[in-house]
Amino acid sequence: MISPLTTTKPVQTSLLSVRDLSVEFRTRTGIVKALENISFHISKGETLGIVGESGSGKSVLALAILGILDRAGHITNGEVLWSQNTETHNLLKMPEKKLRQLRGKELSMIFQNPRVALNPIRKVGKQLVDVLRCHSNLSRNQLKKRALELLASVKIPDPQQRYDAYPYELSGGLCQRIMIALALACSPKLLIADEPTTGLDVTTQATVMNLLKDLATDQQMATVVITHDLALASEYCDRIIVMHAGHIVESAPTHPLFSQPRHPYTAKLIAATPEPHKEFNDLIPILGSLPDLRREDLAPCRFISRCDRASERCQQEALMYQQVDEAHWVGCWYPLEV
Ligand SMILES: Nc1ncnc2c1ncn2[C@@H]1O[C@H](COP(=O)(O)OP(=O)(O)OP(=O)(O)O)[C@@H](O)[C@H]1O
Repeated sequence: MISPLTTTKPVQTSLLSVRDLSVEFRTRTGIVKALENISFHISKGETLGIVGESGSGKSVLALAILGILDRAGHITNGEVLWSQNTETHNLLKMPEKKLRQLRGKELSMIFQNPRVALNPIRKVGKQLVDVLRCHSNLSRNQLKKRALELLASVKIPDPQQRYDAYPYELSGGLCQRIMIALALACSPKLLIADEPTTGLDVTTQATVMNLLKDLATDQQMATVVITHDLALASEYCDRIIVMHAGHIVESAPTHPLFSQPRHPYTAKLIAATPEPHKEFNDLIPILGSLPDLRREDLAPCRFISRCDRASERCQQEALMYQQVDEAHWVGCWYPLEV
């Protein structure tokens, strides 16, 4: 795939630049080509949404960036450039020890399932103190004070009492907030939030997302929000990347992406998304399913079998990104007209 998204922004002005990243999983039933030539960047203070249906590669992308793919996963191509002050490092080439220091302090992640991500046999307050101790020189008293402040900052009621709770004693929503407090403990420069509000009620969802947005503004924290909730992405993100079957198919600032989607898949995703003014019958399901990523004969465009605009060219020629407007790119030979 030819991807000019790699050159949309100079590395120096981005905090993170992912370039032509490809990931495969070697499994007993074949090689899963989970990501192919993924390129994007994110700047300080920016909130970037990554959307796409289940299996499109959103979580694998986050794990690959942080260097925590599981053993079956292999990065077969690309670089992940991290720029701080005037220095740029490829995280994929960074020694594990240095990368571990960076994770948690500068780069942080909120995982999809907080109950799995938290240590079930350690009190949540202690888990916060552990993270703070790793990355700061605070005294014992200061560590506890900071942990309590963090619990309060994510709106945990009665932080003093919750400090001594084990994860199983807390609701899913509270565990999610503990995860967020852990991820934010060291004021990271980049937060990757994978489905940060899954399982939360609507009010708590808004609290969590507003909190993340405030931190992005106040501390210039860059945030990648991974979600299949388009409504949430449209409300909180500055820019959106749409993924389908391991490819980026469209990338644009939020407003143009939703008002003038140019990739047929983006348009279908939007048409399938519930909105307050839409009746249930107005929603149009996306027909077909993601292709089997183990197939050796995957077409250059992985949306081809679900697309009503596809032609021979989509089957034969390498997928080309087209710039359809400023900062608006689409990976399609036949983008939708405006
Ligand atoms: N450990 C693994 N072994 C084999 N294939 C894997 C592994 N992890 C992920 N994959 C494959 O990689 C592809 C992308 O998966 P990923 O979990 O990133 O999707 P996702 O968009 O995050 O989905 P969801 O929204 O459901 O979390 C899928 O085809 C998945 O089956």
